[in-house]
Amino acid sequence: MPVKDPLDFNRAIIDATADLVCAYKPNIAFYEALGMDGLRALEGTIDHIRKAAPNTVILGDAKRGDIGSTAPAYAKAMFQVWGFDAVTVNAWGGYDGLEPFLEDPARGVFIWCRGSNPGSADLQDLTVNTLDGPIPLYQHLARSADGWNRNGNIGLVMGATNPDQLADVRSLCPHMPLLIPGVGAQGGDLADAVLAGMDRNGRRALINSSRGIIYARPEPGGSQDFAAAARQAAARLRDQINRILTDAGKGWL
Ligand SMILES: O=c1ccn([C@@H]2O[C@H](COP(=O)(O)O)[C@@H](O)[C@H]2O)c(=O)[nH]1
Repeated sequence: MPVKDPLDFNRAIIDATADLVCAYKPNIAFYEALGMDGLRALEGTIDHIRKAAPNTVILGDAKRGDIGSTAPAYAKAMFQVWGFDAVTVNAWGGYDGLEPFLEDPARGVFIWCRGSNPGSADLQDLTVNTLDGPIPLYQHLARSADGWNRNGNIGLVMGATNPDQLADVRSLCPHMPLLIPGVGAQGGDLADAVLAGMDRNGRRALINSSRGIIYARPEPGGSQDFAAAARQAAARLRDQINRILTDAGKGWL
């Protein structure tokens, strides 16, 4: 069924995928592209996810990061005002800027570690000298995150477009959840991402797909039901992930 109000479009996609996904990551750029006030749309989208899929995690991909005097206000905004269950943060400012986000063990904090975009290499791949010798900066960040993880609520954002680096970080942080964007529209290989990103039980890899689902197109000549197309794309991705896990002997019984 064609949808006129962009917020209805979001609601329809959420309704159509509620039983298929474990986390939603609302996308402000998407709302703005549809001509909406992004913040109002975000509010409406969060409200709707809470009603339609109360058990899913809502992830605020805002990549916040500031000095210790202002970071608490950002953490309060993300967790208490918006009510996100988990957020992404930027660790460029070091530990004191992250500390306020880490205080509540019930809220997840994904540190952007090695991006999926080409420009991530500009800084994140630089070699740094550590007590254990020279290593890439993203590996140093992964090790540091492991040390900061006193409340057990840290995860890492690792791009799917560089599976070797993803595998490096998985071996440095064997138990950490990894949020993995870059499959679908960005061209990362799904099987490589799942196999490199999963833990030894085949879990703790959150594969992200945004445009691959929200921009899914209905079959040409068929009904113009975008929500059904999004559902189909989400189900296909879920089934592909499960098949990869099963083939690796790590399926869900
Ligand atoms: O390294 C990164 C960090 C974050 N992202 C975010 O994930 C989504 C991916 O969207 P797709 O449409 O599935 O490509 C994007 O909105 C980024 O904000 C990332 O891609 N890479």
